Amino acid sequence: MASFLSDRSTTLSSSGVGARGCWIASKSRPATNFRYQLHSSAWKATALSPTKRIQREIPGSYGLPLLGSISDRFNYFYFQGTEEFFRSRAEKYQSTVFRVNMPPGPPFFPDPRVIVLLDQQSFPALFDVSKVSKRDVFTGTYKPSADFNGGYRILSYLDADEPRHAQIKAFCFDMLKSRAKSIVPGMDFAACRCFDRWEKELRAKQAPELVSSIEEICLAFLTRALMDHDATGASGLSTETIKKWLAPQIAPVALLDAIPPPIMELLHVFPLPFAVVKKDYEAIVSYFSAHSTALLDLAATHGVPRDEALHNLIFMVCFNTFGGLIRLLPEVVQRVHESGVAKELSNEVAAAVRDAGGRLTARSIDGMPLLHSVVYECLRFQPPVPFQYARARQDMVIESHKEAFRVKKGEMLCGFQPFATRDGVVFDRPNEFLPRRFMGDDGAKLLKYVLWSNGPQTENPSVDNKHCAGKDFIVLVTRLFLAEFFLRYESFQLDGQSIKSLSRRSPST
Ligand code: HEM
Ligand SMILES: CCCCC[C@@H](/C=C/C=C\CCCCCCCC(=O)O)OO
Repeated sequence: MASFLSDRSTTLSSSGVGARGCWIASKSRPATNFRYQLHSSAWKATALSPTKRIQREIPGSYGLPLLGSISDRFNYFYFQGTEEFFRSRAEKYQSTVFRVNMPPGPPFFPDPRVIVLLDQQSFPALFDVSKVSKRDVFTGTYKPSADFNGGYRILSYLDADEPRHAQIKAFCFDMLKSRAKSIVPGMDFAACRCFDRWEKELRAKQAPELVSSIEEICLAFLTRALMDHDATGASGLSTETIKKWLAPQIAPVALLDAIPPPIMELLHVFPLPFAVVKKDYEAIVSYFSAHSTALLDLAATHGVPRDEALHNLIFMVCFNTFGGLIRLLPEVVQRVHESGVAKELSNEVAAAVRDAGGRLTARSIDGMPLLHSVVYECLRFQPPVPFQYARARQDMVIESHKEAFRVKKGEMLCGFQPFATRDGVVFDRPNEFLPRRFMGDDGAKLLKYVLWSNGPQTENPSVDNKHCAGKDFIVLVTRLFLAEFFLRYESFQLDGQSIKSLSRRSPST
C-alpha cells in the first residue's frame, strides 16, 4: 500500500505573499516549500468509496486541561507552524481525522477542543447543515463580542435554521444582483486610477507598494460599485480604519506580523474589548449611514430592520468582502508572477476584449479560459480563509479516505482547508501551482474539489445553506482585476512586496 505521507516532495518554490506583507495574513501561513499534501494518488483506488467500517475511536488527545491547549497553540503558531502542526499529527495517528486543540485558548476562550478534518472525503461534512450547526462558529471556537457589530448577531454567525438567516442572506443576494451593472465600471475606475499612480511613481523612480495599493483598489471599487461613492476620496473612510476594526475580531486566531509573540499570546487567550476600536467603528457607521439609503431600503423589503441591516451591510462590505479580497488579491498577483503566465494571460485578455468589440465586460470575461483556470487554481492552492468550523447537531459518522469515525452530538469539527484542496487523491501534483489545471472538460471535473467558499465550486449558495453569499461575485471580481491589469500590461516584475517594473502592451496587439 502506498505510504500515507508519500509523494509530498514536489514543491513549488514560492513565497506566500501573506507571510511577508499584509497585516491580516498570518505568519502561520508557511512561506516556502508547501507540503500540505497528505495522500498520494495511489490512494485513488480505495478512497472516496461509499462506506467504511468504524474500527477505532478518533485518534488524538487534548492533553491536560490548560496545559494541552497551551502546548498545541505554541506548536501551531511558533514551534511547528500550521503545516507541520497538522502534518506531523496526521502522520503520528495515520489519520486525516484526529483530535487536537485549536487557538484561541483558556481562560477567556473556554473550549479549544476540536476534531480536525484534512481530506476531501471528510471535509464536506462541514457543509451538511442538516447534520451540523454553524451557529456562532464563523471565526472558530470563539465569537467576537456583538459590540463590534452594533450589538447584533450578524448573518455570518447565524445558523441556517435561524429565521433571520434567510432574510438577511436574501438581502445580500439582492444587493449584489441590484448592483451587477456597477461592478465592471467600479473596478475599471479603481484599478485604472491605481495603475496611473503606479506608472507615475515608477517614472519618479519609486517602487509602488502592492498590498496597500490593492487595499485602496478594493475599498474604492466596493464603495463605487455598491454605493455610487468613492470612500477613498475626501469625506470618506480609510483602509486603515477598516483594518483596525477587523483586527481584534480575528486576533484570537491570527498571527499578526507586527506584534511580538508575548503580546500576541495575550490576544490568543484574552479578547480585546470593543472599546479599543469604538471610534473607528463609529467612523465606519457614520460613512455607511450617509451612503447606503438605497441598500437599506432594499433590506427593508426583505423584512430586515434598518439598523440591523446597516450593521450587516458594514460586515458584508468591510469584513466579508474587503477582508477577503485583501487576503486573496495580493496572493493572486504573486502566484501569477511566479508561475510565468503573465504574457499568455495578457494575450488572452486582449484577444477576448477585441472579439467582444473592444470593451471589457462581464461577458467578454467569459472568453478567457486561462484566466478562469488561474483564478480557480489560486483559490485551490491557498484558500483565503484556511479553516471552517461546525458543531455536530447529532451523533454522526464521518469518513476519511480510509476509515469511518463516530462523532458525538455537540462536538466541534474544524476543517483545515489547504490540506483538503491539496489532497493527492483528487489532484495530480497537488503541491504545484498549475495555471491550466482547471481548463477543458477534465479541468471542469475538478471544480467540485475547490472549497474556498465553504462549499464546492460547482454548487450554489442559498438561503438554506451556509455557502458564502459572495462566491460568484469574488470569482468575477478577481477575474476583472486581473483582466484590467493584463489589458494594460503584458508583464511585470515584483521585488518582494513592491512593483519593480510594468511593461505596457502596445496598443496594436
Ligand atoms: C475573498 C473573499 C471571500 C472569502 C475568502 C469568503 C469566504 C467565506 C467563507 C469561508 C465562508 C464560510 C464561513 C463559515 O465557515 O461559516 C463565508 C461565508 C459568508 N460569506 Fe464569504 N467570502 C468572501 C467574500 C464574500 C463576499 C463578497 C460576500 C458578500 C458580499 C460574502 C458574504 C458571506 C456571507 C454572508 C457568509 C455567511 C453565509 C451564510 O450565513 O449563509 N463573502 N465566506
Ligand atoms: C479577515 C478575513 C476575511 C475573510 C472574509 C470571509 C470569511 C471569513 C471566515 C472566517 C473568518 C476567519 C478569519 C481568518 C483568520 C485567518 C487566520 C490565519 O490565516 O491563520 O468572509 O466571507
